Amino acid sequence: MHLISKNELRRLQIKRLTEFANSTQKLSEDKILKEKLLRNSLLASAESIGISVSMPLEVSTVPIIASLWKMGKRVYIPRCLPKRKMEFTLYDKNTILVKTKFGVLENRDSKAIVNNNLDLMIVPGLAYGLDKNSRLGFGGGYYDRFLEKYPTRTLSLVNSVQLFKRTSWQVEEHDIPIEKLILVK
Ligand SMILES: Nc1nc2c(c(=O)[nH]1)N(C=O)[C@@H](CNc1ccc(C(=O)N[C@@H](CCC(=O)O)C(=O)O)cc1)CN2
Ligand SMILES: Nc1ncnc2c1ncn2[C@@H]1O[C@H](COP(=O)(O)OP(=O)(O)OP(=O)(O)O)[C@@H](O)[C@H]1O
Repeated sequence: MHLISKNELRRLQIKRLTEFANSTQKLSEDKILKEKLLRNSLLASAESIGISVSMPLEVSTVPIIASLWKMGKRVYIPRCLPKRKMEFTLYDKNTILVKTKFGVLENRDSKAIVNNNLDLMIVPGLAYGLDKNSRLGFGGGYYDRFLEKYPTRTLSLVNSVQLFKRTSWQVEEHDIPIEKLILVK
């Protein structure tokens, strides 16, 4: 089977997802994915949850975070550290977010509460393969490095543009499969 390079697929997916970002279909899929997540048993049993603050081309997590707060969950968001490391900081109603040059919102406060031992991690990505629960990210390797050090339950929200029946890219040794993919279906 012909495998596409990760970088080639990243470029393609960023283009497809950027176009999809301006569609009403995305709004409807974001809503379905949120509702399915909120009914998921992995979420029900988690008190502390790691989740990224979405960029426009990603599944929208802003309304999800608002729901998690209402459910009384503790929400932690990633921030990038040197050497492609990342850590998770408490995100509550008083947290001030700052946009990084990569374009994501982070809590840069040195007094932020850090917790890397989370009950559940909701992992962002550009593409997911249903055959292996594989994931292609933006290419920083942040999540694979993090999850190697702090293994936990993992879940990803997968819209119709991110979904691949077969993993048509080269999976590497360090790529960690996602435990549960939530699909629009
Ligand atoms: N919403 C969201 N937040 C997230 C992620 C994500 O996928 N989505 N991440 C998932 O991993 C982490 C950030 N991922 C990154 C992935 C790549 C590069 C990167 O390529 N940086 C370039 C410079 C970019 C620039 O200057 O514009 C570099 O370091 O060379 C940066 C961050 C943490 N936060
Ligand atoms: N656990 C790890 N230890 C050391 N290097 C790693 C690890 N995971 C990934 N890398 C390196 O990081 C780079 C990017 O990895 P990869 O292409 O898997 O990123 P990604 O999963 O798409 O991105 P992200 O996890 O940030 O969303 C590669 O050079 C890879 O070798």
